[in-house]
Amino acid sequence: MEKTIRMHKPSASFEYELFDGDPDHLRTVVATPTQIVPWINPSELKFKHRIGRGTFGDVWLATHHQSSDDFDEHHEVAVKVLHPLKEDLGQKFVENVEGLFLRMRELQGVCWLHGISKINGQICIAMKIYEESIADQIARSKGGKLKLPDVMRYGIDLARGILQLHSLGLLLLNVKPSNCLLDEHDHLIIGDFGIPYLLLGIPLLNSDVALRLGSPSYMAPEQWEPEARGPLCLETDSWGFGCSILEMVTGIPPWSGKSLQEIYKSIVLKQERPSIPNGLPPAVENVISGCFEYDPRNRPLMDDILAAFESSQVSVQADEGWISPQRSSRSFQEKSPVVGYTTWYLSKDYLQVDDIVRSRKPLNAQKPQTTPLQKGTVVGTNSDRSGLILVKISGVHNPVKIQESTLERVTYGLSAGDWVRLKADNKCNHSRVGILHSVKRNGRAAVGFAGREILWMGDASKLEVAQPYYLGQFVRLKADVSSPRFSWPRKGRTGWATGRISRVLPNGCLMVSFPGRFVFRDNNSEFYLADPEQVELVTFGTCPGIVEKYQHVEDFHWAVRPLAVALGAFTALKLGMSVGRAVSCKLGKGSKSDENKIGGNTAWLPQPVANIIKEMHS
Ligand SMILES: Nc1ncnc2c1ncn2[C@@H]1O[C@H](COP(=O)(O)OP(=O)(O)OP(=O)(O)O)[C@@H](O)[C@H]1O
Repeated sequence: MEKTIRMHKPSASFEYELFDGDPDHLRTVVATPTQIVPWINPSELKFKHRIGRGTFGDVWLATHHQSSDDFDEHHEVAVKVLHPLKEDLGQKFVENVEGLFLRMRELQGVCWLHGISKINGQICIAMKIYEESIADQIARSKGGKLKLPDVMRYGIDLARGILQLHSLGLLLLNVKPSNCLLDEHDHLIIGDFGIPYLLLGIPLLNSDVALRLGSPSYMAPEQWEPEARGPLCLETDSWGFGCSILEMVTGIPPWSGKSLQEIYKSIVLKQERPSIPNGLPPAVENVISGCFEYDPRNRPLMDDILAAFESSQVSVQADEGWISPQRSSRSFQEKSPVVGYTTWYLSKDYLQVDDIVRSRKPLNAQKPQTTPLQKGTVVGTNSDRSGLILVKISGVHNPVKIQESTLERVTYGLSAGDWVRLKADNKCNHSRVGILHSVKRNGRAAVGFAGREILWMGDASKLEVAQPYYLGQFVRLKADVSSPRFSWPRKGRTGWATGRISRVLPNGCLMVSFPGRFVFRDNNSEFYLADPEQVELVTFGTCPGIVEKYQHVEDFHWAVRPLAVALGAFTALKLGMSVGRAVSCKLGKGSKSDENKIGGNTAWLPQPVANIIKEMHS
């Protein structure tokens, strides 16, 4: 490999390097300018042969030839030739890379970038060439897997490299062993700099869209359809990290032997996770397990991952594997005190004195677990590490001690997890209703919106609180929606069918099932997706008449209608009378909240129908 001595020449517009390296590759070695402009003249690149074929293009071995009156030099480089992009959009990609070029070169853990060029209309990215990748090392290792001390070392390098890319505002979105290159000191260097991220919004010509945002075996659920299931965020790379470590430890890529469709079904529809082998240090096992949480907010950040690997590294003895269970830290496996949140989620924000707080609601569920605190002010933080903080509540003389994780910070009236709506009426091609992912104390907010691949970032003053949606609620498309963002079944010829919310995705997109209908979809999924801006709640309270209320009962289970028919005219008559009585009674004395409860009181229904509804609730 090349040895490099750099000589700086202050007055020149570039630096000089002296190369003392492989004579086959560096035939004329004198002094070479370290290219400080990213653009490489196409005539300077001479292609030799293809090294590999990737999702976004092919990688070629090439020489980069530079000469002037003062120097003449050849470098061996790896050139990634991207699949063709639309002309104007390709230019956007080039400009993005050019803008980041010098900062990318400062990243120790990321492949050294020689420059960028365009040959026959295809973008060519010239990088330093490395001997081999982790994938190559796995392929030739004994037993097809790496030793645990090596996995720990590479894991630390990989986490550091990803953190460096994140610090430039880039997501890698393609963490996998073949993108983990090894330098001459056996350090892991990331062989990509977020190409999928820089390609976001740029359609590849003649390319399989399903493969656009990564490599299937290593892709997080939100990477498959980021506009529907996004947003792509820092924790998306945690999933790919977890997959890469599993492959290093077992020698087998996650979902091995499965087709593209089967992987999609496992990860996205069935919400399955890759299985984690035994023998990892507990803190590492714990953090890797967290990497496979379906909701990216529940996954660890790269800092958490790095900390777990660094703290466990010393206790992994060469060749022996994990040896010191006493040193393990299982603290993050403790159950979170609020339903739906992992401790990784809760550890992303810390309360400070003077923060306004309120009780944290369970994630995507309606019922608070305890009597909620509406508003308090933090007056003392968790200094004794008990997890308790002191909160001043108006009307209560002394501050009270409360478990920190059961509280959420309220900034400009908003808390992470709130449903929000964009106030401005400007046209945007994503939903205007979404879920707040974070709000900083300075008002900077991050929101996931359906129809948007990445987080929306902006000032909290542009947002207002929106109506929330919860699991179990019934919704249908608003009558005035003529072109739904996602396909939706109809009921009869004119109206939209009503379905039940089975899952709320991190961008506010609703996954809806139709228990009242037999619905078969092309992709075998029983779920439809809905843009929260395009739906309305359906409750007994919002159904205007008895017929509509009965129709809503049909939404609960497909058997309701045949049962009702089977019960015949007598039942229908009884049902009509009972509904009249029950409804008038309900409207007369029932509270609004009761009315809005799904199912409400089922006593007025014929017994078989009531049983079905009760079963649905249990
Ligand atoms: N700078 C480099 N030096 C040496 N080998 C490289 C370099 N960059 C990539 N490679 C190798 O070239 C092959 C193809 O790489 P490429 O990154 O295009 O494919 P991939 O990793 O399979 O897919 P993707 O396009 O999704 O990244 C891989 O085996 C990779 O290890």
